[in-house]
Amino acid sequence: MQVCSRDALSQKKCGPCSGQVAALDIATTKAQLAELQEGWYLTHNDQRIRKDWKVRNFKVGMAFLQQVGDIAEEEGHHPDFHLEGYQYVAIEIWTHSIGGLSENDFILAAKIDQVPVELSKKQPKRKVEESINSS
Ligand SMILES: C[C@H](O)[C@H](O)[C@H]1CNC2=NC(N)=NC(=O)C2=N1
Repeated sequence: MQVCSRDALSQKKCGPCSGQVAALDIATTKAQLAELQEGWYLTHNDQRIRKDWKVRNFKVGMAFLQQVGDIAEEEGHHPDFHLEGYQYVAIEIWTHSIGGLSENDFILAAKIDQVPVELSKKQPKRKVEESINSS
């Protein structure tokens, strides 16, 4: 796979996720990750990408996830959603059929980055994930 800019990614369409879709190697994964907006990181043994947000309130979080859900349906590629502690949102993406990352995951991430979301004025000093676990 060719590494794409975030603009190019956001204009692509997710292809069908059969077992045939190619898993990205770690070098391509890291290069592609660097093209996304800030905040995405690798998790689950480098087999998923995840981003965390502390949003203004619960309704903002729900509305954001609804918009992302609409995009996911359109793309036929579906992320895992988390909304915890009423304002901590996280999204995890991977390609289930290969148990790892494919270009589809980055296409979806680039599209998610284009959805506006109102963040909390009080951002956690530590990573959002750590804040949830300790509160
Ligand atoms: C037939 C259809 O394309 C597949 O079942 C899709 C649906 N959504 C999916 N979403 C994600 N994230 N990974 C998949 O492998 C996947 N497979």
